[in-house]
Amino acid sequence: MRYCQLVLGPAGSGKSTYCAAMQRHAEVSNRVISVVNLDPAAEAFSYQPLLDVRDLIQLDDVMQDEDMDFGPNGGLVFCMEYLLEPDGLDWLKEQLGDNEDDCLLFDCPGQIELYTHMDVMKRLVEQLQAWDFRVCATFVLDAGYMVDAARFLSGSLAALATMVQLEIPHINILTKMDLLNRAARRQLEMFLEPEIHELLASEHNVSRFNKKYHKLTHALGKVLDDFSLVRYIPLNINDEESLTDVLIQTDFALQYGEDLDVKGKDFEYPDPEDRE
Ligand SMILES: Nc1nc2c(ncn2[C@@H]2O[C@H](COP(=O)(O)OP(=O)(O)OP(=O)(O)O)[C@@H](O)[C@H]2O)c(=O)[nH]1
Ligand SMILES: [Mg+2]
Repeated sequence: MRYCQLVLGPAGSGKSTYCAAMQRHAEVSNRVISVVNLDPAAEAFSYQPLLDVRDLIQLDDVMQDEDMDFGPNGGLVFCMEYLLEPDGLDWLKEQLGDNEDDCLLFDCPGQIELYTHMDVMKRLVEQLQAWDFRVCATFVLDAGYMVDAARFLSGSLAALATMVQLEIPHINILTKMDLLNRAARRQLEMFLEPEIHELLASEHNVSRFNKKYHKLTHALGKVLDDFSLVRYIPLNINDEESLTDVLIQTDFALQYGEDLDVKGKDFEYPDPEDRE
Protein backbone atom coordinates (compact mmCIF):
# COMPACT_ATOMS: atom_id res chain seq x y z
CA MET A 1 0.00 0.00 0.00
CA ARG A 2 1.16 3.55 -0.74
CA TYR A 3 -0.29 6.81 0.54
CA CYS A 4 -0.89 10.14 -1.07
CA GLN A 5 -2.50 13.47 -0.33
CA LEU A 6 -3.80 15.53 -3.21
CA VAL A 7 -3.11 19.06 -2.02
CA LEU A 8 -5.88 21.16 -3.54
CA GLY A 9 -7.24 24.66 -3.14
CA PRO A 10 -7.66 28.03 -4.84
CA ALA A 11 -4.77 29.91 -6.45
CA GLY A 12 -2.32 31.28 -3.92
CA SER A 13 -3.98 29.57 -0.96
CA GLY A 14 -0.67 28.05 0.19
CA LYS A 15 -0.57 24.57 -1.37
CA SER A 16 3.11 24.59 -2.34
CA THR A 17 4.08 26.17 0.98
CA TYR A 18 2.08 23.49 2.84
CA CYS A 19 3.89 20.75 0.89
CA ALA A 20 7.31 22.22 1.66
CA ALA A 21 6.48 22.73 5.36
CA MET A 22 5.06 19.23 5.74
CA GLN A 23 8.03 17.62 4.02
CA ARG A 24 10.42 19.46 6.33
CA HIS A 25 8.31 18.65 9.40
CA ALA A 26 8.29 14.95 8.51
CA GLU A 27 12.09 14.93 8.33
CA VAL A 28 12.24 16.22 11.88
CA SER A 29 10.00 13.35 13.02
CA ASN A 30 12.11 10.81 11.10
CA ARG A 31 9.57 10.22 8.41
CA VAL A 32 9.96 10.61 4.70
CA ILE A 33 7.23 12.50 2.88
CA SER A 34 8.00 13.30 -0.74
CA VAL A 35 6.41 15.97 -2.89
CA VAL A 36 5.24 15.60 -6.48
CA ASN A 37 4.80 18.80 -8.43
CA LEU A 38 1.62 18.35 -10.43
CA ASP A 39 1.34 21.97 -11.51
CA PRO A 40 2.49 22.41 -15.13
CA ALA A 41 2.43 26.19 -14.61
CA ALA A 42 4.59 26.23 -11.47
CA GLU A 43 7.48 28.66 -11.61
CA ALA A 44 9.22 28.10 -8.31
CA PHE A 45 8.65 26.22 -5.08
CA SER A 46 10.82 25.68 -2.08
CA TYR A 47 10.81 21.87 -1.93
CA GLN A 48 12.89 19.40 -3.87
CA PRO A 49 10.27 17.44 -5.85
CA LEU A 50 10.45 13.68 -6.19
CA LEU A 51 9.01 14.19 -9.63
CA ASP A 52 7.85 17.15 -11.64
CA VAL A 53 5.05 17.15 -14.22
CA ARG A 54 6.92 19.93 -16.04
CA ASP A 55 9.37 17.27 -17.20
CA LEU A 56 6.44 15.82 -19.14
CA ILE A 57 4.66 18.99 -20.21
CA GLN A 58 4.97 22.72 -19.53
CA LEU A 59 2.20 25.27 -19.73
CA ASP A 60 4.42 27.78 -21.56
CA ASP A 61 5.09 25.34 -24.39
CA VAL A 62 1.38 24.61 -24.78
CA MET A 63 0.50 28.31 -24.85
CA GLN A 64 3.20 29.09 -27.40
CA ASP A 65 1.90 26.44 -29.77
CA GLU A 66 0.21 28.52 -32.47
CA ASP A 67 -2.00 25.69 -33.70
CA MET A 68 -3.64 25.24 -30.33
CA ASP A 69 -3.96 28.90 -29.38
CA PHE A 70 -4.67 28.33 -25.66
CA GLY A 71 -4.80 30.94 -22.94
CA PRO A 72 -3.45 30.12 -19.47
CA ASN A 73 -6.53 28.33 -18.13
CA GLY A 74 -7.44 26.32 -21.23
CA GLY A 75 -3.73 25.51 -21.57
CA LEU A 76 -3.61 24.16 -18.06
CA VAL A 77 -6.63 21.93 -18.63
CA PHE A 78 -4.90 20.66 -21.80
CA CYS A 79 -1.74 19.83 -19.79
CA MET A 80 -3.72 17.87 -17.19
CA GLU A 81 -5.63 16.00 -19.89
CA TYR A 82 -2.30 15.19 -21.52
CA LEU A 83 -1.02 13.72 -18.25
CA LEU A 84 -4.04 11.41 -18.21
CA GLU A 85 -3.50 10.15 -21.78
CA PRO A 86 -1.94 6.66 -21.93
CA ASP A 87 1.55 8.09 -22.66
CA GLY A 88 1.31 10.54 -19.78
CA LEU A 89 0.11 7.85 -17.39
CA ASP A 90 2.94 5.52 -18.45
CA TRP A 91 5.37 8.34 -17.66
CA LEU A 92 3.74 9.00 -14.28
CA LYS A 93 3.66 5.33 -13.33
CA GLU A 94 7.31 4.88 -14.12
CA GLN A 95 8.32 8.04 -12.26
CA LEU A 96 6.33 7.05 -9.18
CA GLY A 97 8.13 3.70 -8.99
CA ASP A 98 6.67 1.09 -6.67
CA ASN A 99 8.12 1.62 -3.23
CA GLU A 100 5.90 0.13 -0.52
CA ASP A 101 4.68 2.55 2.16
CA ASP A 102 5.63 5.67 0.21
CA CYS A 103 3.99 8.85 1.47
CA LEU A 104 3.50 11.47 -1.19
CA LEU A 105 2.06 14.96 -1.40
CA PHE A 106 0.78 15.97 -4.82
CA ASP A 107 1.08 19.73 -5.17
CA CYS A 108 -1.83 20.41 -7.53
CA PRO A 109 -2.71 23.39 -9.72
CA GLY A 110 -4.87 26.12 -8.17
CA GLN A 111 -7.56 26.11 -10.89
CA ILE A 112 -10.28 24.68 -8.71
CA GLU A 113 -12.53 23.93 -11.67
CA LEU A 114 -10.24 20.93 -12.26
CA TYR A 115 -11.72 19.32 -9.19
CA THR A 116 -14.99 21.09 -8.40
CA HIS A 117 -16.75 20.05 -11.59
CA MET A 118 -14.33 18.72 -14.22
CA ASP A 119 -13.36 15.07 -14.02
CA VAL A 120 -9.57 15.37 -14.52
CA MET A 121 -8.66 14.99 -10.84
CA LYS A 122 -11.30 12.35 -10.32
CA ARG A 123 -9.71 10.27 -13.08
CA LEU A 124 -6.28 10.80 -11.56
CA VAL A 125 -7.60 9.57 -8.20
CA GLU A 126 -9.00 6.42 -9.81
CA GLN A 127 -5.69 5.79 -11.55
CA LEU A 128 -3.70 6.23 -8.35
CA GLN A 129 -6.06 3.87 -6.54
CA ALA A 130 -5.53 1.30 -9.28
CA TRP A 131 -1.78 1.62 -8.61
CA ASP A 132 -2.38 0.73 -4.98
CA PHE A 133 -2.38 4.24 -3.52
CA ARG A 134 -4.65 5.23 -0.70
CA VAL A 135 -5.62 8.79 -1.60
CA CYS A 136 -7.04 11.66 0.44
CA ALA A 137 -7.82 15.25 -0.49
CA THR A 138 -6.21 18.01 1.55
CA PHE A 139 -8.13 21.16 0.67
CA VAL A 140 -6.24 24.29 1.57
CA LEU A 141 -7.93 27.66 2.10
CA ASP A 142 -6.38 31.00 3.05
CA ALA A 143 -7.64 31.87 6.56
CA GLY A 144 -7.45 35.57 5.69
CA TYR A 145 -10.40 35.15 3.33
CA MET A 146 -12.51 33.27 5.82
CA VAL A 147 -13.17 35.87 8.46
CA ASP A 148 -16.56 37.04 7.30
CA ALA A 149 -19.62 34.87 7.03
CA ALA A 150 -20.29 35.25 3.30
CA ARG A 151 -16.75 34.36 2.27
CA PHE A 152 -16.61 31.57 4.83
CA LEU A 153 -19.70 30.11 3.23
CA SER A 154 -18.30 30.51 -0.27
CA GLY A 155 -14.99 28.82 0.67
CA SER A 156 -16.94 26.03 2.35
CA LEU A 157 -19.01 25.44 -0.77
CA ALA A 158 -15.83 25.12 -2.88
CA ALA A 159 -14.51 22.59 -0.35
CA LEU A 160 -17.83 20.79 -0.40
CA ALA A 161 -17.98 20.65 -4.22
CA THR A 162 -14.50 19.09 -4.26
CA MET A 163 -15.43 16.60 -1.56
CA VAL A 164 -18.56 15.48 -3.37
CA GLN A 165 -16.80 15.30 -6.74
CA LEU A 166 -13.73 13.31 -5.66
CA GLU A 167 -15.41 10.90 -3.22
CA ILE A 168 -12.28 10.31 -1.11
CA PRO A 169 -11.44 11.12 2.53
CA HIS A 170 -11.22 14.88 2.76
CA ILE A 171 -9.53 17.34 5.11
CA ASN A 172 -9.83 21.13 5.09
CA ILE A 173 -6.93 23.23 6.25
CA LEU A 174 -6.87 26.95 6.95
CA THR A 175 -3.43 28.29 6.08
CA LYS A 176 -1.62 31.53 6.85
CA MET A 177 -2.87 31.57 10.45
CA ASP A 178 0.38 33.35 11.34
CA LEU A 179 -0.79 36.39 9.36
CA LEU A 180 -4.04 36.92 11.30
CA ASN A 181 -4.18 39.50 14.04
CA ARG A 182 -5.76 38.65 17.33
CA ALA A 183 -9.19 40.05 16.49
CA ALA A 184 -9.32 38.14 13.21
CA ARG A 185 -8.21 34.95 14.93
CA ARG A 186 -10.98 35.31 17.51
CA GLN A 187 -13.51 35.91 14.77
CA LEU A 188 -12.29 32.80 12.96
CA GLU A 189 -12.51 30.67 16.07
CA MET A 190 -16.26 31.28 16.10
CA PHE A 191 -16.42 29.81 12.61
CA LEU A 192 -14.42 26.74 13.49
CA GLU A 193 -17.19 25.38 15.68
CA PRO A 194 -19.84 26.85 13.50
CA GLU A 195 -23.47 27.35 13.90
CA ILE A 196 -23.05 28.84 10.49
CA HIS A 197 -26.64 29.80 9.89
CA GLU A 198 -26.72 31.68 13.18
CA LEU A 199 -23.53 33.51 12.24
CA LEU A 200 -25.07 34.44 8.94
CA ALA A 201 -28.19 35.68 10.65
CA SER A 202 -26.11 37.89 12.94
CA GLU A 203 -24.14 39.55 10.12
CA HIS A 204 -24.64 43.30 10.40
CA ASN A 205 -23.50 44.74 7.10
CA VAL A 206 -25.81 42.81 4.83
CA SER A 207 -25.66 44.16 1.27
CA ARG A 208 -28.79 44.58 -0.85
CA PHE A 209 -27.82 41.50 -2.81
CA ASN A 210 -27.34 39.47 0.31
CA LYS A 211 -30.63 40.66 1.70
CA LYS A 212 -32.41 39.39 -1.36
CA TYR A 213 -30.70 36.02 -1.12
CA HIS A 214 -30.68 35.92 2.65
CA LYS A 215 -32.97 32.90 2.76
CA LEU A 216 -30.71 31.04 0.36
CA THR A 217 -27.50 31.75 2.29
CA HIS A 218 -29.32 30.85 5.46
CA ALA A 219 -30.47 27.54 4.00
CA LEU A 220 -26.98 26.71 2.68
CA GLY A 221 -25.47 27.48 6.07
CA LYS A 222 -28.00 25.18 7.68
CA VAL A 223 -27.15 22.34 5.31
CA LEU A 224 -23.45 22.69 6.16
CA ASP A 225 -24.35 22.74 9.85
CA ASP A 226 -26.80 19.89 9.89
CA PHE A 227 -24.59 17.45 8.06
CA SER A 228 -21.30 18.54 9.67
CA LEU A 229 -19.93 18.40 6.16
CA VAL A 230 -17.18 20.92 6.32
CA ARG A 231 -14.75 21.17 9.21
CA TYR A 232 -11.43 23.02 9.30
CA ILE A 233 -8.05 22.53 10.89
CA PRO A 234 -6.15 25.78 11.36
CA LEU A 235 -2.47 25.59 10.41
CA ASN A 236 0.34 27.84 11.51
CA ILE A 237 3.36 26.64 9.56
CA ASN A 238 5.74 28.29 12.02
CA ASP A 239 4.46 26.11 14.85
CA GLU A 240 5.62 22.47 14.89
CA GLU A 241 2.70 21.45 17.11
CA SER A 242 0.25 22.79 14.60
CA LEU A 243 2.02 20.84 11.83
CA THR A 244 1.87 17.72 14.02
CA ASP A 245 -1.90 18.19 14.46
CA VAL A 246 -2.41 18.33 10.73
CA LEU A 247 -0.18 15.31 10.13
CA ILE A 248 -2.18 13.29 12.66
CA GLN A 249 -5.40 14.18 10.86
CA THR A 250 -4.05 13.38 7.40
CA ASP A 251 -2.56 10.09 8.66
CA PHE A 252 -5.97 9.27 10.08
CA ALA A 253 -7.70 10.07 6.80
CA LEU A 254 -5.27 7.80 4.96
CA GLN A 255 -5.28 5.19 7.72
CA TYR A 256 -1.52 5.51 7.57
CA GLY A 257 0.28 3.41 10.13
CA GLU A 258 -2.52 0.91 10.70
CA ASP A 259 -1.14 -1.57 8.20
CA LEU A 260 2.41 -0.88 9.33
CA ASP A 261 1.51 -1.89 12.90
CA VAL A 262 -0.23 -5.05 11.83
CA LYS A 263 2.70 -6.00 9.64
CA GLY A 264 5.15 -5.53 12.52
CA LYS A 265 3.31 -7.73 15.00
CA ASP A 266 2.90 -10.99 13.10
CA PHE A 267 0.48 -12.17 15.74
CA GLU A 268 -0.45 -15.86 16.04
CA TYR A 269 -3.08 -17.28 18.34
CA PRO A 270 -1.57 -19.73 20.85
CA ASP A 271 -2.32 -23.38 20.21
CA PRO A 272 -4.41 -24.76 23.15
CA GLU A 273 -2.64 -28.15 22.76
CA ASP A 274 0.61 -26.49 23.77
CA ARG A 275 -0.80 -25.65 27.14
CA GLU A 276 0.24 -27.93 30.03
N1 LIG B 1 2.93 34.04 6.15
C1 LIG B 1 2.52 32.99 5.42
N2 LIG B 1 2.58 33.06 4.09
C2 LIG B 1 2.17 31.99 3.38
C3 LIG B 1 1.68 30.81 4.00
N3 LIG B 1 1.33 29.93 3.05
C4 LIG B 1 1.60 30.54 1.88
N4 LIG B 1 2.11 31.79 2.07
C5 LIG B 1 2.49 32.75 1.02
O1 LIG B 1 1.40 32.89 0.12
C6 LIG B 1 1.85 32.95 -1.23
C7 LIG B 1 1.24 31.82 -2.05
O2 LIG B 1 1.66 30.58 -1.48
P1 LIG B 1 1.86 29.28 -2.37
O3 LIG B 1 2.28 28.20 -1.45
O4 LIG B 1 2.71 29.54 -3.56
O5 LIG B 1 0.37 29.06 -2.84
P2 LIG B 1 -0.20 28.00 -3.89
O6 LIG B 1 -1.54 27.58 -3.38
O7 LIG B 1 0.82 26.94 -4.13
O8 LIG B 1 -0.37 28.92 -5.17
P3 LIG B 1 -0.62 28.45 -6.69
O9 LIG B 1 0.23 27.23 -6.92
O10 LIG B 1 -0.20 29.63 -7.49
O11 LIG B 1 -2.07 28.17 -6.79
C8 LIG B 1 3.38 32.87 -1.15
O12 LIG B 1 3.88 34.17 -1.18
C9 LIG B 1 3.63 32.22 0.19
O13 LIG B 1 4.87 32.60 0.74
C10 LIG B 1 1.63 30.78 5.44
O14 LIG B 1 1.19 29.81 6.08
N5 LIG B 1 2.06 31.88 6.10
MG1 LIG C 1 1.68 26.23 -5.91
